[in-house]
Amino acid sequence: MSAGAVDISHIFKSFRIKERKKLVIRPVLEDINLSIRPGEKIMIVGASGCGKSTLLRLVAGLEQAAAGSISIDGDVVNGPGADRGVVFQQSTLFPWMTVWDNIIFSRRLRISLNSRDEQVSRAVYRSNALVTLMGLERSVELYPDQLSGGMQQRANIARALVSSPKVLLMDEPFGALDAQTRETMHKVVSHLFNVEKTTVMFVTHDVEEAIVLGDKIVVLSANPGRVDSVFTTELLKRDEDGIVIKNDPVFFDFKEQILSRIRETTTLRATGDLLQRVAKTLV
Ligand SMILES: Nc1ncnc2c1ncn2[C@@H]1O[C@H](COP(=O)(O)OP(=O)(O)OP(=O)(O)O)[C@@H](O)[C@H]1O
Repeated sequence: MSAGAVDISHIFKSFRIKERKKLVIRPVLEDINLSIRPGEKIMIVGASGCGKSTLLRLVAGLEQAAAGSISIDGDVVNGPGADRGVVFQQSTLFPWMTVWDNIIFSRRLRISLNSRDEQVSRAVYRSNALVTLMGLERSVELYPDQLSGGMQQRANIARALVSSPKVLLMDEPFGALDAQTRETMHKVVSHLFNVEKTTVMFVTHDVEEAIVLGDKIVVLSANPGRVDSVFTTELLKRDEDGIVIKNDPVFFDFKEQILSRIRETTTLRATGDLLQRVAKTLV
């Protein structure tokens, strides 16, 4: 598969929840519009609870929108599909399978009904390439519980990419890792992104991570989530491997601009909530 243009058009999403014993509808996303070019790496940041994961789950086809549409290369998303690979914060590797079997599993599943030698050898070739890219050569015979958190996530990424999806969706994939492992993962994944031309949508709380890995950073405001602002990383200084140089005044300034948007959208929400509550107690 190639291409991977994602078109998110006028998406609204709400959840039905219980509040003071009554069912109420809580709007979570409101009129989200994003156009993502093939191969673009889009990072979604914003206050906790603003709807980042919900947006990703809508693109994954794991949630249904109340209104609006999402399409990949013109095909409307109606549910999960092989054109999208997903990596979550928690590993989803099968514990009873080795790293190798986990990686090749979904690809083998799709060719098992019609397994010509050529297809099998292509699947093995692709799996081997991803094992090398993710630095897992010495771990293929291990089981998930024998891996560190970072290795597990590398195996999850390899598994998500083995069928060459058009779009890779990543929801806080390094959120549970320590700072040092995260840093290593950023290098591994930057290299991967340079080699694989997959379109990426990546949710994170970590603004530095967003800047290092993304072409664009989308800040969602909260309550309900809307696109507040979009930043592009193209003018930042990079080293010879194309990795953003963090120790640079332009980087600090850029990071501060994004943080200030997040702070402002969070403060607006907190202030709005507080004023509403005060108003209610006064009447
Ligand atoms: N299945 C659900 N049922 C009811 N409410 C939900 C459901 N899933 C999410 N929500 C609510 O939708 C809002 C957005 O949740 P979501 O997980 O998308 O936010 P987020 O920005 O990813 O949060 P965080 O940064 O804390 O992970 C939250 O208020 C959450 O409680």
